This record gives sequence, structure tokens and C-alpha cells, in this order.
Amino acid sequence: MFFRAGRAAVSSFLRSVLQSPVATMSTGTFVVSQPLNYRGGTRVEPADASGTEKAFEPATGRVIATFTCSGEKEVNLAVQNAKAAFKIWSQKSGMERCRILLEAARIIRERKDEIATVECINNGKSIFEARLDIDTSWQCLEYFAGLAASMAGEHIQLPGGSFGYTRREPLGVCVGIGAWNYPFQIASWKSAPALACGNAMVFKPSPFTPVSALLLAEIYTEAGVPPGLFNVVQGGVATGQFLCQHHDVAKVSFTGSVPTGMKIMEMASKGVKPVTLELGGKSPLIIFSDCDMNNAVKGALMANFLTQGQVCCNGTRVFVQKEILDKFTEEVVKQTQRIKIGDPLLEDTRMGPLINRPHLERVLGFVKVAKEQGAKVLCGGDTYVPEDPKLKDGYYMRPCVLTNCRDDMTCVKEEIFGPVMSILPFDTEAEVLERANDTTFGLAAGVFTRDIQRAHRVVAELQAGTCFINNYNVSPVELPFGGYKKSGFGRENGRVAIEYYSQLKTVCVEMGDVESAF
Ligand SMILES: NC(=O)c1ccc[n+]([C@@H]2O[C@H](COP(=O)([O-])OP(=O)(O)OC[C@H]3O[C@@H](n4cnc5c(N)ncnc54)[C@H](O)[C@@H]3O)[C@@H](O)[C@H]2O)c1
Repeated sequence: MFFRAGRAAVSSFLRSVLQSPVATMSTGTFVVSQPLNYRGGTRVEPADASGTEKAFEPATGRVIATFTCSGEKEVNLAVQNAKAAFKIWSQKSGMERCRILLEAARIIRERKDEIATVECINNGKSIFEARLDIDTSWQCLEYFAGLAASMAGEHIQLPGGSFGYTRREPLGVCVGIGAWNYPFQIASWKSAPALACGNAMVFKPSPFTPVSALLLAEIYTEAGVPPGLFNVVQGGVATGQFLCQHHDVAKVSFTGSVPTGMKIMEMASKGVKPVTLELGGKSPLIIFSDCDMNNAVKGALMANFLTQGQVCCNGTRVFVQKEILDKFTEEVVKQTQRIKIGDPLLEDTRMGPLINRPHLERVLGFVKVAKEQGAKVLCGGDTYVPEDPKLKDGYYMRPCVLTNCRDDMTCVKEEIFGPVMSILPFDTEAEVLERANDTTFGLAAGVFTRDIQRAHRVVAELQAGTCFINNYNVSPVELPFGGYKKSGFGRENGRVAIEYYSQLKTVCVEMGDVESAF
């Protein structure tokens, strides 16, 4: 969703994190000098280690932080802190929780520019987009703050004046494990419903983007949550495993790739812990010949090039009805070539660098294989070196449009997670539906048409958890988000998310005498 990016007053908030104030922050200057773990309401160095990691500034290739990955002991300390805070937090009324979450949302809104700056530096997405991510983060807190007070059970009348009722109760200590493409937003989308329901959380960001979750932790503390309610542990695979296997953890909410999601589910099954899995995708975007061409072209760019194409729900298989194939393709290429690539902190940049060198190589590798398999590169698909010398070691590539694609090509079947759009011609509605659904993923799908009956008929047939009609990649927090098939299960956002962070207790009340069978 596009929101106007407001100019928040720059406070001294981040001066504890950064060596220079955010107001003067420019690419190539950011360094993290403080601990990146958060436990018991404060930053801490981890109590033990399972290796170290480096975080980069993708725009320049510079290391911005070297940090210790949390070992089993630190993970346990974080979980124990969360457990203690849970006892206090879960006893509060929904209204009390609501007030604190609203205050946290207010602080995020006020400090949007600062948080967006950190996100932009550590992730590489443009500052324009980073601000939108922060908007969907505070909106998520506001939304679940509103629901906190209205969570309730049912009263059920039984024979003889007896009755039953249900209570919606929190689960306990929830674990959140995040991907690197939306670091602050993922931490917010997981913690907001978890905390609204009365849970505590231990969150592990991706080791590529460790910084911004700390800001969220500090904001929750400033807003008034009990110390230990929201903790951050840093690390990769080993730290994630300690979290998933911990016997005091009640639930794991994971955002990441399908292979990791399968491992998370396996670990959680050993403790019979519920999981929410937000996994990858290879989503179809169907453009019918009766569409509004202008909107369809804009939709295709939105579906492919936000955050350098590193978006789980991207509509990377763009099916175009043959009658408009040439015109649509020509316009898409024209607009893709106009995308301003460069320093993500500059206001007019719309595409920054990819997350790191290996990922850039991987995405370029997909383009190479696509060419070998017969696809034609209409634009981009190669590295880009910005003029500014400080950006020469950044991980930039030109957004790519591929044509001559077939359904059996690697670029059409696998999640590339980069700025690569594949255009696929089609003739009929029945044909395109069959081809669109011929995938093991099912995260999202989109359709552009002016025919309202067709739009609803088509989305009803699409095997995807989130469908867009005449738009793509908008994410209002009021709407549930999540996948079908191997793209995962459980939902984030929307009222239904409450069900994934709470459990139902049934209470049966006898008003007469016990009628015993014995
Ligand atoms: N559906 C969604 O909402 C959504 C959103 C964003 C990204 N994604 C998906 O995420 C993927 C990209 O993110 P990524 O590269 O960070 O994914 P990833 O699966 O490599 O890592 C995700 C997280 O899991 C941790 N992890 C890795 N192995 C683990 C293990 N064995 N046990 C516990 N934790 C482990 C990582 O450290 C990281 O924090 C893409 O497939 C993308 O589609 C999905």
C-alpha cells in the first residue's frame, strides 16, 4: 500500500545505536557499536556464543556490524525472561494491553524516518519503500491494539440451568524467526498479534539484517511493556534451532524459505508446538486483454520490482493474453528501464542493491540459465555499477524482463527472489488457470481484467492464499496474509491472526447435582 511518507521529527533516539545522528546519515557512514541482543528490557552481550556473523551495508559492501550469535545458554535466558514477563502481561486486561501497544505504534510513527533509515542501510531497499514498511508496522500494532480489548469467548446455555463458556487465552512464550527482506515489518507483524493476545516473544532476525528489531524492542520498552516481554536473540541456523527446540516455547512463527520451514515444522512437531509458516512463492499474475493497460503495467512492476524483487508474494510469472502481448511487453520494458537504481538513501531512488554478493550471483545465475534455456532478455539482468564511487562494491543489478518463456523453464518454476519478471503468453481463461495453478507454491496471485464476473471466477479458482484483483502487492493490515500449498499455513494480519496466537479453553459449569454412572 502506498502511504505518503511524512517527515517525522528526528530525535536522539538512534544515537545510542549509531555513531552519527540519523539527521546527517548518508550511505557509507553507519556503524553499529552497541550489543544487538535484547533481554529483560535492555541491550546485552549474549551469555554464550555459537559463532559470529557480519552484517553488511548492501549499498557499499561495507561491514556495519560484527556480532556474536546466541548459544543455548543465551537462548534459554531470553526464554526465561519472556516467561517471567508473560506472567505479568497475561494478567492484564485487553484494554491495558491495548493502551501500551497504541503507545508503541505512536512512537514508531513519530520515529518513522529514523527506523526507515536503518532499514534502508541494512537491507538496501530504497528509503521510499522503507518508509512504507514502517507504516505497515505501526498500523499493524494499532490494528491489534484495537482487537486486544475485544477478544472474548462464548457463553453456551446447557440443560437444567447449567452452562458452559469459552475463554480465549494466550499461548505463552512465542518464538518469531524472520527473513531479511522486511526485517522491521516482519518483527512487527509477528509481535503485534502475539502481544495483543497476552503472549511474550523471543524474536530472531535474519543474521543479514540484525539491526532494526532492536529498535522495536526499545520502543516496546519505552511504551511500557514489562521487561522481558519482547527479546531479541541474534544468530543463524544454530540459534534458530535452540529456539525451536526449547521446551518452554509454546509456538513458533516463521517467515523464510520452504526448506527451512520444513525443518522448523519438524522440530516443532517434537514438542507438539503449533507453527505459523510464511514461506516462499512463485506467484502468477494474469493480464487479460480487456484490462486497463496502464494499471496492468503498473501492477506488473509492483508485482516484480519492490525491494529489488526480493518479495515472497511477487507475481513473477506474468501471463499475458496474446492479443495484447506486444503492447503490454513494450510498455513494461519501457517503464522497467526507467526505474532509478542507486543509493537507496536518496529520495528519488526506486531500486537499491540486492541483499548480498552471493544472492546477487544467484539471481544473475538464474538469468544465465534462462538464456541457455531459450528465454530472451528484453532488458536488464546484468550487474549495475552506480557512478558514485562509494557505491562501486554494492550489489546492484538492472531489473530484468524475460520473454520467450515456457512453463518448464527454471526461471518460471523456481523462486528467484530478485528483480526478474518472466512474461508468458496465453490464449484462454481455462488454459491460463491450469498453468497458473501448476506449481507447488500458493502464496499469492493476481488478475487484471475489466470483466467483474471473470475477475471473481478466476480468483475463486486460483490456488493461492492471497489474491489481488486489478492491483498487486498492496498489504493492508486489516486483511489476512498467508499461503496455500508449500507456501505455508497460518495467517498474519486480519482478525483471524488472533486464532494463531491464542488457544480456546472450554469451561463446563454444573448447576445441579452430579448424575454419576457409578
Ligand atoms: N510468506 C511470507 O510472508 C514471506 C515473507 C518474507 C520472505 N519469505 C521467504 O523467505 C525466503 C527468503 O528469506 P531467507 O533467505 O531469510 O530464508 P531462510 O529460510 O534462509 O531463513 C529465514 C530465517 O530462518 C533462520 N533459519 C535458517 N535455518 C534455520 C533452522 N534450521 N532452524 C531455525 N531457523 C533457521 C534464518 O537464520 C533466518 O532468520 C524466501 O523464500 C521468501 O519467499 C516469505
